[in-house]
Amino acid sequence: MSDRDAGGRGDATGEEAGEPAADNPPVRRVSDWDAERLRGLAGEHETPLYVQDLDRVRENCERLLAAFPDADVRYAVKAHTGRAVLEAVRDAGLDAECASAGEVDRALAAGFDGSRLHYTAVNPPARDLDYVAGVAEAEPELTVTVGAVDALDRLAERGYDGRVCVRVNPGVGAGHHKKVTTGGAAKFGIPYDRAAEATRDAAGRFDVVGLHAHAGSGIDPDQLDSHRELVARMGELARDLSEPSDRDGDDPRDADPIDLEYVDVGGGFGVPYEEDAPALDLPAVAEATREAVAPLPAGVDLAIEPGRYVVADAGVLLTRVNTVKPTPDETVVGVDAGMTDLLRPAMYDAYHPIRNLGGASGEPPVAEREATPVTVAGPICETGDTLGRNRALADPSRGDLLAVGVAGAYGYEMASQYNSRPRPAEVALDDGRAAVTRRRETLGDLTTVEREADRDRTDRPEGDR
Ligand SMILES: Cc1ncc(COP(=O)(O)O)c(C=O)c1O
Ligand SMILES: N[C@@H](CCCC[NH3+])C(=O)O
Repeated sequence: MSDRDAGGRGDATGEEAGEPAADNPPVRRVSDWDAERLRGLAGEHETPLYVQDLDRVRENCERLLAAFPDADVRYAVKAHTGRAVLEAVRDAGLDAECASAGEVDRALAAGFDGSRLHYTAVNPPARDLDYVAGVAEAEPELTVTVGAVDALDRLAERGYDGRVCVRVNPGVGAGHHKKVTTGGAAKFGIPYDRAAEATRDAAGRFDVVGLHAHAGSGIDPDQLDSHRELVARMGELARDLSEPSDRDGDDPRDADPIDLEYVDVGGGFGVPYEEDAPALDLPAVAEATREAVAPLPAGVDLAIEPGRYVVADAGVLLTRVNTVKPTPDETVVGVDAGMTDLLRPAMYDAYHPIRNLGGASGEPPVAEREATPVTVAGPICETGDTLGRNRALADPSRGDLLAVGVAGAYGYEMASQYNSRPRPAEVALDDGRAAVTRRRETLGDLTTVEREADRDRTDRPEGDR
């Protein structure tokens, strides 16, 4: 559905499909960031501080569009919902895939119109369905992706009879951790062997425009077989549905082929977190995807919905060393960012590269320091609150600035206020210029909703409290 030219992508990237320009490398490492610049930003805005480079976001969009020139590319908004990022992605010509009413709301505010909005409803709360059904009245081109018959019924109850995409559980999954492997997880999608029937049923009530499946998040090069298998299954299902059904029954609709617009094979394209890990060969993945899905019925497009790939290596988290504690087992480097700022290491044992940018007063430049194995730990009262273990960092000292790399996806998004810690600030770089895109939360922000509730409570007569 994207109108990429209208979206601002302009003419093509000037490259052959699948061949990134030399100045658009497939990965940006934490060592590639300008240390001086990052030290300056941390000095000005304090830490913890996320820095998100919009130019890099644009490059990642371009690389995806070049590798998949014939596909609809939808950005999975959940990876980074910041307004500036959404606007950059919109201008690059991608659609928006949204996981909640809140994400739809953000995408609308960032200028995505209904034709570029895809709401993926997973056990959707009533409030979300009410909201989206309301949006669809004004934006009938919006598509709702649904992975359960109950959700279809609940949409119909709200008078929704618009565009629907059926989410299928392909029975095959992939991802960097079992907690993010969605294909095969019963929670997601209609089981593959029931999907054709459910789709034909849905076509009697809605405008069924697509099929959808998503293997999981963080698919790395050695999981491509699972990706291929998922894609092949989806191609097969699309071919099946484009044929008239041979179901028994009197309902004449049974005989109709389903007029699909697209097969969405999800996102999940991994990025390398370790400094020396290879980047995904995106053109090769695109080629394998096209081959596995083929032949798609005439008029049916391929769609993908990457999140991490768009934003991950465009972001770093800056944090300041406040403690250096040698112990008999290890040296602990205490910093002011923790699992409330970047949850991934605590939640998935995820690896993020960490670089010492130096800056401690009276200490030599980091290039002159010896590498020391340390554990980097945050301020949260949880043993799991570490950003990295056994990391060889240029001998850290109190006052040094650390850059935690590849933090642009699922970083700020998963931040919390646990331990009553205000969420960090974020600065975006746009054509080299820096601007605050999320202000640092204050202690006052921590109690806003509580104070409002308190006012209500104390306004009530004593007997009602
Ligand atoms: C339905 C759906 N689409 C797209 C994505 C984006 O995944 P990723 O950020 O790994 O590309 C996700 C997250 O796993 C998802 O659940
Ligand atoms: N939050 C996960 C990705 C999950 C994507 C949503 N299905 C991560 O940080 O890796």
